[in-house]
Amino acid sequence: MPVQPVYDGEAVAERGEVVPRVSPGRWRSMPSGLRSRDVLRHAVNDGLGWLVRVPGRVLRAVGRGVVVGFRAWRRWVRVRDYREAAAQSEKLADKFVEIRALTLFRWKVTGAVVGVAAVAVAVGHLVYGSVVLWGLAGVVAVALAVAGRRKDGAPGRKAVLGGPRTLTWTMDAQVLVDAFRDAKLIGKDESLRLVERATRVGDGWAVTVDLPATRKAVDVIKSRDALASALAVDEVQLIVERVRGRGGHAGRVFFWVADEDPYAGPPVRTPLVEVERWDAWQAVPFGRDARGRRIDLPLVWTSLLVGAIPRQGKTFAARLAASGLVLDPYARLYVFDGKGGKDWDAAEQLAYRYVCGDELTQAYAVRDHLVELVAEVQARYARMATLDDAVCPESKITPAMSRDVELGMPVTAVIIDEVQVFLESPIREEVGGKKTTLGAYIADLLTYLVRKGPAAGVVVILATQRPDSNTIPSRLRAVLGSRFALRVMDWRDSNIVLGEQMNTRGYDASTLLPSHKGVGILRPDGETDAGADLVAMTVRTYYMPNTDWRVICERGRALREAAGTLGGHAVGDDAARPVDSSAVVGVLGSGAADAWTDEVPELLAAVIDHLGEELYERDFVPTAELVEALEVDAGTFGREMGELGCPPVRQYVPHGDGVRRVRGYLTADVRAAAGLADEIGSDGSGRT
Ligand SMILES: Nc1ncnc2c1ncn2[C@@H]1O[C@H](COP(=O)(O)OP(=O)(O)OP(=O)(O)O)[C@@H](O)[C@H]1O
Repeated sequence: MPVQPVYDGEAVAERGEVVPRVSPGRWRSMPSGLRSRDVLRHAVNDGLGWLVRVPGRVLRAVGRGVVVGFRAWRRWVRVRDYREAAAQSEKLADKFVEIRALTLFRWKVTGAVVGVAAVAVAVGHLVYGSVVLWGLAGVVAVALAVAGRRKDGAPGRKAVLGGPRTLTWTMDAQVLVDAFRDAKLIGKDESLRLVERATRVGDGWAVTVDLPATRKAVDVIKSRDALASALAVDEVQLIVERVRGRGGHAGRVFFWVADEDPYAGPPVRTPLVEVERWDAWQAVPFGRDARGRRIDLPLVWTSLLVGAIPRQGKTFAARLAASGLVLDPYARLYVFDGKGGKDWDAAEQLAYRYVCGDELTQAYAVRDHLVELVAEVQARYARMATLDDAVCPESKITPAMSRDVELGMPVTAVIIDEVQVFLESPIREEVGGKKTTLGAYIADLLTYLVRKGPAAGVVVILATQRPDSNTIPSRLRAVLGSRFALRVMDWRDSNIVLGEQMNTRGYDASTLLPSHKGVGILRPDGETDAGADLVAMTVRTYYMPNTDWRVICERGRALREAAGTLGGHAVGDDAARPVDSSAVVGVLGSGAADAWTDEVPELLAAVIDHLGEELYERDFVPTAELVEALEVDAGTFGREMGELGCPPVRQYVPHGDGVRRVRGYLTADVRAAAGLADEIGSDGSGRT
């Protein structure tokens, strides 16, 4: 049989020379992993995308050229420059005849040029045929396209950004550069350097860029809104992060653009429902970020403040944090619910201390339990000092110590929902011979627990629907480690929850959407892994409705029963432990001395007594009302109030069908004069 010649050889995978669209310098600086097929594929995609877009671009440029040309001709023929110069020197009337003559002349020139051109074209057409027409059309089109081309820095949005921009920028890096310029994040003559080309990550596109020298990644994060606008996506779709650590630097930004609203989908159920037990020392699964990454929240060693306007998922978030502790049989829970609903009643079966309601008796109960716990923290420190180094290497609780029932130092969580109910209580209280209010006393006890408690195994979780500066005193806020702000009313409230000036760093919880229940900005404690890399992040909490919460609490009780750790309220033992209250007052006094009220002047005390709860609810109280209620002389009252630091102000109050302007006092001034207010406005928050 005839056979084909047989060749001897070796297969060699030969790579064609890839000519990248990126410049050689940029190409060399790319990580080697990127100089791969992916890059070639992107380059081909880019090339094809560019080719497809060329005809449209040219047509648009010609269109713009026609407009530009027409406007230039109209300006010329109407002698606009001469006319404007004359108008400016107020000689328009004098020059009127001259301008008219010039206008007429230019019209004539236009007519002559058009006439000559038409004749020339007609003759050319007669002599050489239609090739002249085509040639001329080509030349004119090129001239118009050049005149109408997009120039850098031209005002208005780039036409190329119209339509589905999320995809456009992934194919054409120039669009990205334009977006950065539009958002004023880079200058007109500056450009970006792509560290990694746009790649598909989750349900969106991710890209890492290097900013020009001297431009900072933090500024991009700050101006996330402007960038989102330039890319025509909603802010919630755009995640901007600084690339830190290895491979990162102050000018390297990673950003990710979701295809659609990442929080629009159905909420994800908490994984803790499926878990038999949990270790309180492990971070609790808290939620997911926009990219769907799981965000865990460490609780031991830190504390948590959750703030939001009503119905945004505050209780849900606090319960999520609590559920990790519920499922650890060695953790002890103090649950105080200022709302008094059924949100927390499932926790009653396992709580060591449980208070539910907003009455005065409940506020006293909370106070007493906190005093007991402060004393316990002191006792724990004293005991730790006597322990062997092998058991307690530092003056800090360890996981083994917290699980040693004999030692009696379990991880203890104080969870207070609607904490403002207790913190705002204006009831007068005398502590260690000093006059204060019940609310201020509770704030001091909490401040001590948040500051000194973590090392002794105490975790404080506070939730409030009134995150204003009066509710959570700044001395307490300052020591709360982790913060979670769901939607709030304005940037001031957001800063109160998240920390000073967080809005200027690009984190403002008032911009979250009302429909995004359970979505908030989490600022984890600086000591956590997440905190080291990120200042804050937007998180959607896991969904844990009441039914799941009940299941978790029942499991928590069963675990405690099995471990023999059930105690306190859960077994019907609410008896207060004997406490050395003078020792408690001693430690509080040293920690928050500045917050204590000294003798409140009698006149102010009378005003405060008259106002009661309204001292915090009302902004303004008319002088007439106070004079009548306190039965004092108006003149003397006004003078004394002024001396006490309460100047009278005039405000409009409802009167009959309309309003009337009357003299009176701001309750904020009264509170400040009585030493009841904390440092109002310390974070830029305005007062009434
Ligand atoms: N992660 C979530 N995903 C989806 N929906 C949620 C999520 N968290 C909370 N919600 C919804 O938000 C509603 C309000 O939640 P929650 O009761 O926690 O609000 P709240 O801020 O505590 O309100 P209030 O101030 O009235 O107590 C819940 O009924 C729930 O349906």
